[in-house]
Amino acid sequence: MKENLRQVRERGGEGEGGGKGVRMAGSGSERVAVELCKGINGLDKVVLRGPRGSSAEVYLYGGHVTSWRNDHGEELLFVSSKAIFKPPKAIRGGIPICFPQFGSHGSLEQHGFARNKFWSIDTDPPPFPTNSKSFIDLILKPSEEDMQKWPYSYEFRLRVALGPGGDLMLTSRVRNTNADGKPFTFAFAYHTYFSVSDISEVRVEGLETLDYLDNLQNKQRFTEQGDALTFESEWCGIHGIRRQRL
Ligand SMILES: O=P(O)(O)OC[C@H]1O[C@@H](O)[C@H](O)[C@@H](O)[C@@H]1O
Repeated sequence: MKENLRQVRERGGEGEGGGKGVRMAGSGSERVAVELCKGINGLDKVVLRGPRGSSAEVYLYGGHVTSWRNDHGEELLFVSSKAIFKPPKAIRGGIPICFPQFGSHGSLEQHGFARNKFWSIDTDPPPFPTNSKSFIDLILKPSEEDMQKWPYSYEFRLRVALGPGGDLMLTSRVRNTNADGKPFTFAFAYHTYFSVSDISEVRVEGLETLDYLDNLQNKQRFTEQGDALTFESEWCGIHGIRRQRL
């Protein structure tokens, strides 16, 4: 990727979206694997393209994935038609990154501040193997102003990768960079909005026995009993909250 990013900057190949890009090695189709271009309201976005037609879009604002299409070009994520791509408002839909707080469980703004920050492209990420040519490494570090609100120093690295089969992989690494090694706790979530054609067909499995907070019942705590969660009416809950100390 370091090589790819250097090429983006120095060679400046022109991609399908008119942005700076990197052509896939050995590909006759001239699809650009990683392209930095302008999105809605001129915000910087990175377009990832897989070898067989899949793609993903990541806005540097929020480190926010706003599109994931499979090899048939079908969109798998939902973004509201009312979404405002205008900082400091978070983008409504896609995959918001909630950090360092989830929801209103803390003193910060709803879902923390990471989704309201401009992330940078990480030009020198620590080694992290991948089998994909189509990926981008982003990084978020606190500004002095941020540290007034949340007094911890960290590096949040996010890799967004599109696998050869069109699978989307997000990997987050949070490093404590406090000079005195002072530990901190945080909450973190990918708050993914999936595009669903028929909600009555949806089942979420693997939650059995986990405790959850039911947001529509004053955040009361219940234990999931069934082997699958299905949706007959509005549902809003949080399963299996865990805390990590760094
Ligand atoms: O509206 P926001 O801040 O983007 O949050 C999205 C949703 O996040 C969920 O965690 C909340 O329970 C919902 O009430 C909320 O609508």
